[in-house]
Amino acid sequence: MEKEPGEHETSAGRAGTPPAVLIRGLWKRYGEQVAVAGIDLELPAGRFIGLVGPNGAGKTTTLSMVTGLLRPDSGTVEVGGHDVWGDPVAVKARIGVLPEGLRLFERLSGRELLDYTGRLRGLAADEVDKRATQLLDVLDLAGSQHKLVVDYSTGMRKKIGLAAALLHNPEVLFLDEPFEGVDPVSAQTIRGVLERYTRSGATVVFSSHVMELVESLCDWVAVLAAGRIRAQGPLAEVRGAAPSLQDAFLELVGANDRAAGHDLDWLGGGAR
Ligand SMILES: Nc1ncnc2c1ncn2[C@@H]1O[C@H](COP(=O)(O)OP(=O)(O)OP(=O)(O)O)[C@@H](O)[C@H]1O
Repeated sequence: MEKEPGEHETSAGRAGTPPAVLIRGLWKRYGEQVAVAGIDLELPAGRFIGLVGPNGAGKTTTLSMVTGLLRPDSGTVEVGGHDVWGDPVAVKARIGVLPEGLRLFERLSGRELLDYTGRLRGLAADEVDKRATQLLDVLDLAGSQHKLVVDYSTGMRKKIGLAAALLHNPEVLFLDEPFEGVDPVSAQTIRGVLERYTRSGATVVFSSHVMELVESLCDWVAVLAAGRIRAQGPLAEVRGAAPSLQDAFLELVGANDRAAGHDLDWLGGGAR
């Protein structure tokens, strides 16, 4: 499903289409630790966007600031032209979020959770009912819809979280490691839902360190390392001449030497 950029397209997106997300000069420190060091990003609308980076690169911190869950030290974020901190209600109406370490209302059933989320989003009861039934069905949760969320498996929690994030049909969906703990069958289902969603013009932004997944799903990527953007643009542009995104990524984050494991000469080889 890779979409190559058309001839009237810039690296930021289709000419004339405002970006889905515009980030300028974003910084976040935790005490001495700089987590995000002045990020500028322009995420095009209607794309499947991967935010990739090694452990501790600042992906979760960035997504938390972009979705209004964490206040930046400085910088601005706009979603669909609305400032995340200046106009939070407008932004939150337009986005869906599946955060890392998702907290859910454990004592509700899956169906009740969707009913509650839909009403919070201001949808009419019959519309919530219709959409919840369809989402539960597509995500293969219909048989577990009356089970309490506390009794859901990791993958089922991801799927009900995704259903809750999609219920109000947001313009932009932010997903932090959406495939972690999800079995291959469920992953395929989630992919199908997300591909259909982006085909309708909506934008998906997801973080991951699984390069094969990003390469097969995304048509646009941003590479983050040590709190800075190392590359951003259409997948083919970021991959460049490298044989795979994995190779380009290792080159960009300077991890090739560490990957060789030179310092572990005691490991293996018999001597204990
Ligand atoms: N609440 C916090 N307090 C202190 N330091 C933090 C906090 N949250 C994140 N950090 C630090 O900020 C940096 C970026 O962390 P972040 O969780 O954003 O990275 P990440 O790219 O999402 O990593 P991973 O892929 O391992 O989840 C790391 O050095 C981390 O230790």
